[in-house]
Amino acid sequence: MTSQDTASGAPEPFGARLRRAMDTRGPLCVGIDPHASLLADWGLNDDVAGLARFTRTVVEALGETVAVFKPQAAFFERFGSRGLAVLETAVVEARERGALVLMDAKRGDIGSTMAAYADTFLGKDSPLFSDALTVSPYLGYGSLKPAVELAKENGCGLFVLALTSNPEGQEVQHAVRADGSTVAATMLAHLKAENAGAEPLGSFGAVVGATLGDLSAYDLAVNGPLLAPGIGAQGATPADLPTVFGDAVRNVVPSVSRGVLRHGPDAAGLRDAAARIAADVAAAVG
Ligand SMILES: O=C(O)c1cc(=O)[nH]c(=O)n1[C@@H]1O[C@H](COP(=O)(O)O)[C@@H](O)[C@H]1O
Repeated sequence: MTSQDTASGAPEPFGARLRRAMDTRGPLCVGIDPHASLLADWGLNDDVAGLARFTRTVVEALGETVAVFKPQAAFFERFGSRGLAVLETAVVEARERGALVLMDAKRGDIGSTMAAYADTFLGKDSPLFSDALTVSPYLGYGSLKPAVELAKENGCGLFVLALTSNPEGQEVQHAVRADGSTVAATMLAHLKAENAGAEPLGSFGAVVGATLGDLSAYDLAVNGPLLAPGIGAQGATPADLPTVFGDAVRNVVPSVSRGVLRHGPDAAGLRDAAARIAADVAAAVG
């Protein structure tokens, strides 16, 4: 029996594992985004060795304290198969340190292809097996079904793009459907249905940018986690969270990448930055 299995043999759902991690470690998610410019700032080459050094430093510095790591797959994929090997190692080592791994790969495709993406990131025997995956529902929420099913089977979660932190997202997400609801509200409604009855927290989360201001027009009570990127480099602060999320703030997983990573390569610098942001989140969220 692995630490992820319940007494019945069924894997413990991601939502329950995430809630526990948030309660014990605090809700902060640190993104692992090895931008070329960050590698240069850290005195590393923009090559596979630099990527590996950067990633290992972050995982070793924060793996015992943050609830969630969110490696951004793009920064590993740009180095091809050797970059993916670095990502595979990072996933295993982060999980060994007790952090949950949310793979930020933003996959989305027709259902039959989505099944292969799900196998890649949520398949028990995959070298990239992660606790959760970001997915795009813009081929229709139903196209995500294979990923939803595999996530349930393996105790994993999904984070569905609903209201993204970038201003360009509005032309799609704020579009009004024939029934009068916005596209984003429709995605949130799907998630609410998916998580109905789950305790203490559903496994199917929404991505909702911390940059977006008052979102009281949206029903964010989806009984699932709300990943909130945009803090730090994109201008949002922890103090914005109550305004953006209202009563749903308890389920928010604030996510910061460059705002922490720019304090490396010194491990103490990374730890201090993450601790400062975590304290600001705790003060804001209460
Ligand atoms: O899914 C995401 O994580 C995501 C969604 C979104 O709406 N906005 C957004 O910035 N992200 C990701 O969050 C990270 C933000 O990085 P920083 O701006 O450096 O904190 C990047 O990896 C983005 O790809």
